[in-house]
Amino acid sequence: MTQANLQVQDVYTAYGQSEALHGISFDAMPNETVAIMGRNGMGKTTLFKSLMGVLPLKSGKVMVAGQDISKDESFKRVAKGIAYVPQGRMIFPTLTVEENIQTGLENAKDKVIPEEIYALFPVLFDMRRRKGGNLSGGQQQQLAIARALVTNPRVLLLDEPTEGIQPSIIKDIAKALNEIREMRKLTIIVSEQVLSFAMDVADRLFVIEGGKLVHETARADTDQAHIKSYLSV
Ligand SMILES: Nc1ncnc2c1ncn2[C@@H]1O[C@H](COP(=O)(O)OP(=O)(O)OP(=O)(O)O)[C@@H](O)[C@H]1O
Repeated sequence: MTQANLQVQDVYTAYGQSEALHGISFDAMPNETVAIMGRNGMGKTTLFKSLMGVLPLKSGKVMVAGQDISKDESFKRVAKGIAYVPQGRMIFPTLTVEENIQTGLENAKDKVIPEEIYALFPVLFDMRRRKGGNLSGGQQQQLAIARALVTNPRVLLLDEPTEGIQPSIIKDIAKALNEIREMRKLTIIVSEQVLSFAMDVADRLFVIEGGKLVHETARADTDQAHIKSYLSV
């Protein structure tokens, strides 16, 4: 049996006395995309920060390719194969596109950007000498994905990648994610509020509510109206 790329086991996370995640568990396989759907404040960002070590776990375990990373600092987790595209993209506005991507190559022997990255995102090649801050929202999202990908992750986390991005570009991002997953047999975990995007990329969809996973469905069996009922306020 193929080993899961990501195993999340009974994860609890708290902000001081206030517990935000109440026992999250799931596995994800190589070449699988999982979408975590949920309204604002339901715990998506907290979950990703917990997986990356930006927030400490109160209890539980996170494993990447069978290796426990729960106690590692963020940079060590990256070295062990997990990468993160944060909400709001967080690119460096005053660095060029090329320099932004190179920040993901910090630990690499040379700083040469693999051709594959520009093949996936041709617009980044055209814009490689421009400052990150001068790119559109969609281009910045592609840049943030490129920066994460050069660390050669097994598991790629994307926190609300469609936020503030126009529909035509959302389609491009979905296409790129599907290509990357297939090419590298990646595990992609994406948090989303846009159901059509999740249906374009995800093999399985989860719903998070109040810091717990409350629903799971395979794409083919998805009752879209049911998922939408969780997403509407
Ligand atoms: N720094 C913080 N201190 C205290 N509580 C926080 C902090 N950040 C988030 N929370 C709480 O944790 C819960 C989950 O928030 P989280 O940001 O993970 O939600 P989310 O689903 O990612 O929503 P959004 O899409 O708005 O980011 C919320 O109740 C929120 O108020």
